[in-house]
Amino acid sequence: MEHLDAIVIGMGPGGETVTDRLLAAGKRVAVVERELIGGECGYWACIPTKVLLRPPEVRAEAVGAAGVDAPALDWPALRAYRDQMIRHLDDAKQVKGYQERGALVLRGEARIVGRDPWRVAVGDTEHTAEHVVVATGAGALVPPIDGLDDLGPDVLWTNREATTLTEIPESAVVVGGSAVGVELGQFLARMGSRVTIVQRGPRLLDREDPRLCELISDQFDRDGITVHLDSQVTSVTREGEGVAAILSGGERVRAEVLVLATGREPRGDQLGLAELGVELDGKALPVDEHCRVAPGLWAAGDVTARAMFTHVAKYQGRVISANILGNGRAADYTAVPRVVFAYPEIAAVGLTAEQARGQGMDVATAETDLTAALARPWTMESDPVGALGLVADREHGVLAGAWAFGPLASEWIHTAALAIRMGLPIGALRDTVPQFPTFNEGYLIALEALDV
Ligand SMILES: Cc1cc2nc3c(=O)[nH]c(=O)nc-3n(C[C@H](O)[C@H](O)[C@H](O)COP(=O)(O)OP(=O)(O)OC[C@H]3O[C@@H](n4cnc5c(N)ncnc54)[C@H](O)[C@@H]3O)c2cc1C
Ligand SMILES: NC(=O)c1ccc[n+]([C@@H]2O[C@H](COP(=O)([O-])OP(=O)(O)OC[C@H]3O[C@@H](n4cnc5c(N)ncnc54)[C@H](O)[C@@H]3O)[C@@H](O)[C@H]2O)c1
Repeated sequence: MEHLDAIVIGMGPGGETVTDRLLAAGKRVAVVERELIGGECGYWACIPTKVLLRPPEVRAEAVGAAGVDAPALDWPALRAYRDQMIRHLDDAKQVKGYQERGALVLRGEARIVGRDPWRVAVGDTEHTAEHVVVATGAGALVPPIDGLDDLGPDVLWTNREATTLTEIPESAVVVGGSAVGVELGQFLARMGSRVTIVQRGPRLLDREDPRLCELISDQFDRDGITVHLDSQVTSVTREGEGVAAILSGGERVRAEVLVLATGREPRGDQLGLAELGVELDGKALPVDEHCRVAPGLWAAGDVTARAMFTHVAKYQGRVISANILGNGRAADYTAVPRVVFAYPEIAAVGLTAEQARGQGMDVATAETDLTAALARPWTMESDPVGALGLVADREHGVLAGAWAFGPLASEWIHTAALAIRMGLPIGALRDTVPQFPTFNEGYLIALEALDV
């Protein structure tokens, strides 16, 4: 048994960020990982999905640009690059890297078995530490659907099977129509699958501004994707090489695979913390503004259920390491970007108009059709789409939220993120000079249209 400065449990983006910073500050750190260093993000989530979505995006851009023939999609080449980018599900290099930097790397499932000081068990070994950081992420949420347990992983996919797929299925039913469902559904459709999305709520991307849902729904019509709204899969049965799904409206859909994109379940309940008197929020670990769960116990990333994004996990990791190193820091989530890497990209930050009104804000909104207002969409494509929406706080004369739909929206949403985070006055924003011709020019038009 060793007494360490810190033990980090779970080595996805949250855990890696804390570890990197504590090691750089000369701390003695143990890391525990039960699967692969890099976490869900590196092997089965962000990285493979963005790699897989890129060739269909390039193809769509080429089809849209005048004077280019549509390039062919080469699935075996894409699959090989995906495998390279997910390190062939091998983290030997990462393990060696952490060991060389002085970390004690423990393989296996961690449990927290004591407090004062915090004690962590992995297999037969136990170590104590001043600080324990929980960054164990979240797993795919499996909804209660009759017959699901009888399907095997050949026809029942979560993000894991979907991101490591070896052949493009002829058809797919995607259950859930938020980020995972939209990204995977569009990828499969653009690679040639016949895709049906079944979404429980009345809209795709149901946490975002309703306009974004309309815009992506129009795009999905053009992509030939069938969307069932206000619908659920009630039962499934294996049928030949595929699966037959019965929907709540009575429809029957047959497909080669059923893809679950119904949300994520934090893994805060899997460590034994409740037995030590730590209060959980369902399966999530509730954290204060410093990302602290209890004295000497910290949590970062999906396990906290605070905006499940890699950039949030990394941010919380930066906040925790600063606090452990004595540089008190609080987290602020007001301007966290939310991007769905569909084609075109869908981005949002801050509050939706409905959320702002719900907070009692005196709200002004503006929407700009970027294809009517700007040159940039037309220099990129001959039949472009693009829109930008702003939500403003009239009383304080600042932006409270923004949404964007168009090529590279993941990049230009950061203009709004910065303005919201810093509370930049709308008057000052109207006096900025965006480069011509860019999507950023859209902000000037939308800002001028705001009744503020
Ligand atoms: C399909 C998909 C696409 C996504 N795309 C994006 C994207 O483009 N951008 C974005 O920002 N976010 C994206 N996300 C979300 C992103 O993957 C997560 O927010 C991110 O991985 C969270 O990081 P984390 O460090 O909290 O946990 P994880 O990445 O889940 O890592 C947690 C680690 O903890 C380990 N672990 C768990 N329990 C234990 C235990 N008891 N002992 C030891 N180790 C343990 C796990 O094995 C895992 O390696 C996507 C998610 C999905 C499902
Ligand atoms: N680009 C990105 O940053 C990115 C990409 C993918 C995922 N993520 C993150 O990963 C997390 C998980 O994403 P997600 O899309 O799986 O989950 P989610 O919780 O964001 O959305 C799940 C969707 O499925 C629907 N749903 C739930 N149960 C259903 C059922 N039984 N039948 C039909 N529909 C059902 C819900 O109405 C909801 O719209 C999110 O926090 C997301 O932000 C981020």
